[in-house]
Amino acid sequence: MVSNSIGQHLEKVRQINPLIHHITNYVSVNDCANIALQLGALPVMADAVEEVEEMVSLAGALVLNIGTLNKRIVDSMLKAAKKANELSIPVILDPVGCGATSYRTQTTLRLLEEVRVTVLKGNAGEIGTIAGLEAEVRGVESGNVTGDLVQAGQKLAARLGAVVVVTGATDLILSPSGAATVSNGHPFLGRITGTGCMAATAVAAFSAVAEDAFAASVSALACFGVAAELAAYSNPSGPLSFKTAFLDAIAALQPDQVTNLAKIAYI
Ligand SMILES: Nc1ncnc2c1ncn2[C@@H]1O[C@H](COP(=O)(O)OP(=O)(O)O)[C@@H](O)[C@H]1O
Ligand SMILES: Cc1ncsc1CCOP(=O)(O)O
Ligand SMILES: [Mg+2]
Repeated sequence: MVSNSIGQHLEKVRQINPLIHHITNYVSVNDCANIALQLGALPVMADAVEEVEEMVSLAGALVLNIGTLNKRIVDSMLKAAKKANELSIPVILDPVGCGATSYRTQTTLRLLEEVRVTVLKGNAGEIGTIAGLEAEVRGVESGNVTGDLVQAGQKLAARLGAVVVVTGATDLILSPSGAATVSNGHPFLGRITGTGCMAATAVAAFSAVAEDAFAASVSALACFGVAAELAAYSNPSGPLSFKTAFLDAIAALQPDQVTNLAKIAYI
């Protein structure tokens, strides 16, 4: 994939305006809706079991985010995702806090067992847990991970038939047939809540329009990281002003900026 296609993916999101159905947590829900809109996608948050099948049928991608889990939401996730699978609509799973409690770990494993996930995106602790490494997760925060995350993540990707994304200062995008890193971004992203969730929304928006989920994930994370760098140039006074500048930078992001500033390596 050439970095040129990142700009093309961004343009496609803005032309097509894909609807992104979210079943997500109540912490970052508004930020996810806003990043979808600033990218050019249309967000909808809908978790009632009575309507998820109908809603997902209208969508370009489905985000499942387990950040504030309960039984009712798990039932809705399973129903929505099975419908998405039937209709070949990409499913993006963000296993927030997986590894912190057994309920989160078991629910993640159940979703991965019963549903075909297109992209599994989490931080190092969450993905390390799923991949069977010794991994620390405190609440929703990643801690130490022992072992080779690239190798374990790629094995996991092969087993699931999915793209596995591990976020951090350098993002890893792993698939059975290839792997890439994206090293754009800014440390402020690690200091505000919800940026991982927003990254999942971005991956979903790009997955709805791109030819394959690997390319979509690389493009989404490059746009995300480049926008963060542009936001930081405006010299925000702290992490929360940065968040506003970041969402503005996403809205103003030009395809050629991403093409020129993306730091992608194929490994
Ligand atoms: N120190 C950092 N430098 C640059 N980008 C970062 C840094 N920390 C996190 N990010 C970016 O912030 C987003 C969220 O990643 P992360 O903090 O790992 O997720 P989570 O919030 O789920 O723990 C990703 O796009 C990632 O690239
Ligand atoms: C703090 C918190 N608690 C439950 S969900 C959530 C937000 C997590 O967001 P992110 O994974 O993007 O940091
Ligand atoms: Mg997260």
